[in-house]
Amino acid sequence: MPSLPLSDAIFSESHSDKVKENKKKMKNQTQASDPEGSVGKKSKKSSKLRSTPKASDSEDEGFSDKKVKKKKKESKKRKAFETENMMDGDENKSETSSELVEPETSKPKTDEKRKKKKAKLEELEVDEEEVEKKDPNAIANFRISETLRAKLKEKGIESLFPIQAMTFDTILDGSDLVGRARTGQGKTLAFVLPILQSLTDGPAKASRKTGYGRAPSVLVLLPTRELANQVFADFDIYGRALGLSSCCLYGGASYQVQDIRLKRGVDIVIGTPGRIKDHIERGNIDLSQLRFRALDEADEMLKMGFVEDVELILGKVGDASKVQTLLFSATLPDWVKHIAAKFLKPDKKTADLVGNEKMKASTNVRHIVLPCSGSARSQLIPDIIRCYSSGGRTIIFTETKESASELAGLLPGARALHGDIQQAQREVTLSGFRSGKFMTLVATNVAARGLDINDVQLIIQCEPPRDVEAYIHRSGRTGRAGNTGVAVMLYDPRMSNISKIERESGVKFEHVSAPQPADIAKAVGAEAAEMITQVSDCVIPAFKTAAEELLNNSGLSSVQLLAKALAKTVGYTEIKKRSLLTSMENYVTLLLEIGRPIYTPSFAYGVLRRFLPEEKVEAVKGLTLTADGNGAVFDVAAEDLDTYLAGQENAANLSLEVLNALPRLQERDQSRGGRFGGRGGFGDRSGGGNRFGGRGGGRNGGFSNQRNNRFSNGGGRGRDNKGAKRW
Ligand SMILES: Nc1ncnc2c1ncn2[C@@H]1O[C@H](COP(=O)(O)OP(=O)(O)OP(=O)(O)O)[C@@H](O)[C@H]1O
Repeated sequence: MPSLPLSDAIFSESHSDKVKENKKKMKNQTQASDPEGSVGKKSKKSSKLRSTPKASDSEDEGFSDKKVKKKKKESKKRKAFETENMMDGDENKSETSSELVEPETSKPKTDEKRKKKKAKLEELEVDEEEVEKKDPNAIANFRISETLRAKLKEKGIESLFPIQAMTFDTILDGSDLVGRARTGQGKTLAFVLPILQSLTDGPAKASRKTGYGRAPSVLVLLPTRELANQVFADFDIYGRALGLSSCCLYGGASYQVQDIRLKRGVDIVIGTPGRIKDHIERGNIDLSQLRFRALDEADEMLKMGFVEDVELILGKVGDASKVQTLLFSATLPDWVKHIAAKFLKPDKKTADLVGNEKMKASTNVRHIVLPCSGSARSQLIPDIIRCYSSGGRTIIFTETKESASELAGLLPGARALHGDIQQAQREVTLSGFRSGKFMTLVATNVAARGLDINDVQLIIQCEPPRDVEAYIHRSGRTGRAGNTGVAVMLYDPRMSNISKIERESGVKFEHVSAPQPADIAKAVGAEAAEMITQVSDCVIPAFKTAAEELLNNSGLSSVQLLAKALAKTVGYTEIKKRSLLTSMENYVTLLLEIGRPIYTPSFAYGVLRRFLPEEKVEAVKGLTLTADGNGAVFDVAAEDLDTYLAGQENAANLSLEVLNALPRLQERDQSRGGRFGGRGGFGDRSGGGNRFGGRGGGRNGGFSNQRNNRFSNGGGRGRDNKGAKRW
């Protein structure tokens, strides 16, 4: 076993198990939905494939029930992955872009290629030929050496995912390539495999340098340290099998070890731009012999503030015409394609499995939005986890490092991951999360991109992110490689830009309210029942007498007693009601109507003042107008409800009603001067004359107050426009 750092060793193990599971799903899916192998054919053909119903379509009803079944059985076995999900779009088929020539498996072959392939196929076992016939994406159908094939098989990979199948031959045959596929669809191996094949048994073999002190043949740039480590693990596993060495260079780690590694010579260098640039400037890396350069999460790499580093690094290659450049991401805004044109050859190919199709985010994810004030978040999140995580891992995204740390401190068993945490600790945290030592990770955008962690069932975004790309990548940490998942985004109904994200990502959000006592009881009751049935029968004799005494003396039925025991088992001795609007505990949501339109919140406050004392008007939370303009909704403390309802009797022509479901609310345009144009925060705005979340930091000591130090410097690499590191 290679002497990997701890976290890498864990990557290798979990990777193997996970891939075995994924492989089965992909195989089913390929056979079920793509029997004729259209996946690998020209985009014209592939774009005909229609998007199938999303995970949410089949799980809308009784999600909590399903969750329980899932937990029992499905944690290891989820729905078959449907290829069409990746290439949906009858209506948009003409827009799905692919300049890419079809893969070798499906295009007419030249005689020479046929011969070559035949020779390779003869080496295969009979059953592999069978697989190959049935599955056009079977590894055996590609020019993958036996050693690499064996290693892939060992890791459970026998068939390529569509983006891999689509790009393999093109990369191996020497083209520059821009690749886009939705999150979790295997873009990493899409560049790892052809690069390794080319270096060891393909066109780049002849010019590859060998021996002590050799200059690298491959440079892979990634936006975060964690992601660099993850991609390094793939190169290390498969490259090592082929006799290629890789090293990973990122900030926060010792220069010394990296210097020695580079001095000895290495075939593949993977890293983050900052540290790679440092090594170049120190004269440690010679890029003159480079054959491949790959930019994973290309749009993030080319963001403001990074493009200079990337340009500097890429400019250090010897003869650019001899270097193949590959660029991958799930999101490739037009401006990236523009910049990318600088680095790629004019005859570059494009493999875009998203194209102009409406849905840009993962189709395997149930996308949910839930209204919640900043001050209610820390109370609400544990219940969201109970109701939606299916007992799997949860990643919670916050906008700032401070709020990540603070929230992690408030949630039992959660740990934080962000740029202010020392690199060594970041690695320990991530490996602990991967290995299941703890199940909830609270992270900034440092974990938004590329991270591939087994059994992440739930993503919670504490507030809508600044841009649609962040939404796509964050929600894409679940629902990977054919698995399903849930992404819940909390939002302040008054301040959110949900419509903007919905419009730009193509996601049709499912609107839900905070889990109510019945939902929670349903979710945790089954969990508790499961726990109780797992207790050994040997405890019965010891506790029997106490149980009988309880039954005889409590005045409760056995079912009532058992219900209490179940609640206690999972730590619920009291279930509080939550408001629909701000999700605050022990608050209720009211609708005010006056028989004519209410145009502004201040007008609504004026109406309230007509029949309520000032302190009751001031105590109203989150007042927001309804989308139809005919009402205003707001939260009041449950204990004061009677006062509010009684007050309306003093005023004519108005009604105040307790809501059971939230109507559509007006959204404030965020594009002008709001949070998305500047730095305003979400959460506690009480100081700014806004009543939403007016209780300040919430019951747990100010988690929602994020305005201070929002952009403090640290070890992360996210920057705002002024260059300060945000995450
Ligand atoms: N051919 C395959 N067969 C089975 N599993 C695979 C295959 N290719 C990739 N996987 C698995 O699929 C998962 C997702 O792959 P990967 O991380 O490369 O996705 P991605 O498209 O880069 O996602 P993101 O956009 O979020 O970075 C990984 O666990 C990987 O091991």
